[in-house]
Amino acid sequence: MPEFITFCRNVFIPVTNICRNECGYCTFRRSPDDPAARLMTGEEIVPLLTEGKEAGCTEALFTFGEYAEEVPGYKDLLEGIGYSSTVEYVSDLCRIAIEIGLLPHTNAGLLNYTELETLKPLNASMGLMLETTADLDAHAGSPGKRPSARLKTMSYAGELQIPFTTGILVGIGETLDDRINSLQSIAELHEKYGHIQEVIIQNFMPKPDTPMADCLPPTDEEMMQTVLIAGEILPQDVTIQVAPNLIDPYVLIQCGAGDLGGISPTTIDWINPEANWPDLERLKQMVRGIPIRERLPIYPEYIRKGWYSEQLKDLILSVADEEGYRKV
Ligand SMILES: O=c1nc2n(C[C@H](O)[C@H](O)[C@H](O)CO)c3cc(O)ccc3cc-2c(=O)[nH]1
Ligand SMILES: C[C@H]1O[C@@H](n2cnc3c(N)ncnc32)[C@H](O)[C@@H]1O
Ligand code: MET
Ligand code: SF4
Repeated sequence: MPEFITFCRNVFIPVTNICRNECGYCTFRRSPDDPAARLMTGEEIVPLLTEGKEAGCTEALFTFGEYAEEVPGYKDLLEGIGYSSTVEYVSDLCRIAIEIGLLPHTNAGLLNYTELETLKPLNASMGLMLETTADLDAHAGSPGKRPSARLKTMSYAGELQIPFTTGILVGIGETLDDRINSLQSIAELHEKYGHIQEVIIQNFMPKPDTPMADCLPPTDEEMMQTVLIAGEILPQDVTIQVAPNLIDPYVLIQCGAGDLGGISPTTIDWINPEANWPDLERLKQMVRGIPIRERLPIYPEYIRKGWYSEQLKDLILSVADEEGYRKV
């Protein structure tokens, strides 16, 4: 059993659900002709950030469909709010979040070296799920889920020394060997660059009205096995994260998971909107007495290594305690 388990209090901002990919499991994405397709404006986002700050959050999680610029109609939406590129817009959102007192974590799908370089000084950490190194039907409509492309973005992030979150999605048609191979690829990247702070072992949740609606989610046994294998393959300094709104975390903690991810007191999980976050009381019950510690979106080790910019320094040092966790 770990000495304690961590989580990060966050505000989830689904900046745009317009996406060039069509993953078979996803309900976050909306097609451009769907009335629910949207790009959030600054006027909508600022009150959410402020409310989250007041509720004690430390992280602003900005999530996007991938390369929405390739989708007809998106550029007009962007120009309508005064921007010519998504990265330029996210940069401004990050600046606003920092001003309000939240540390940005951007997960925008694939990004190239220059885009990551632009976002690095404005983000405490960034993220991209590898999902899997297998070539699967679930990703047949998603050029952005080519494993080589995902690994490339992750290695650029390594070159740039960006504290990074990645992970695998379990149960989307991959085999046990594929899971092992995916975890080995992540381990290799970390051995080369030292930038992977955490790896999410995310269980696929079937969603109605998606091509994979009738596919079975992974069993608890498969999830336990995957977490155990992750613990063997990943270097010791990489934390394993599981999502307590998607699966009972207790047995997975016994198998080596050490983090419960972002949990929001004020916003829903826009990727799994049917799955409510447990509040702190419920979380305590779920982990049956294991002490819970709040972390920032940048892990203590990366604060110690100084992997943050001048823009983020004061904020990080004001919310972190001497050990690098959330000051209580
Ligand atoms: O609420 C969620 N947060 C998700 N997060 C956020 C995450 O829980 C925290 O923001 C990180 O642990 C950083 O503190 C992700 C972050 C990534 O970089 C990549 C994938 C995810 C996936 C989810 C998710 O499905 N739901
Ligand atoms: C942000 C991350 O959310 C995950 N994601 C997307 N759709 C689902 C789903 N149905 N179930 C579980 N996780 C999902 C993917 O791994 C993506 O990269
Ligand atoms: N669209 C991005 C990806 O799949 C971000 C998370 S999913 C909403 O990588
Ligand atoms: S999971 Fe991400 S990349 Fe795939 S369709 Fe959904 S929003 Fe797009």
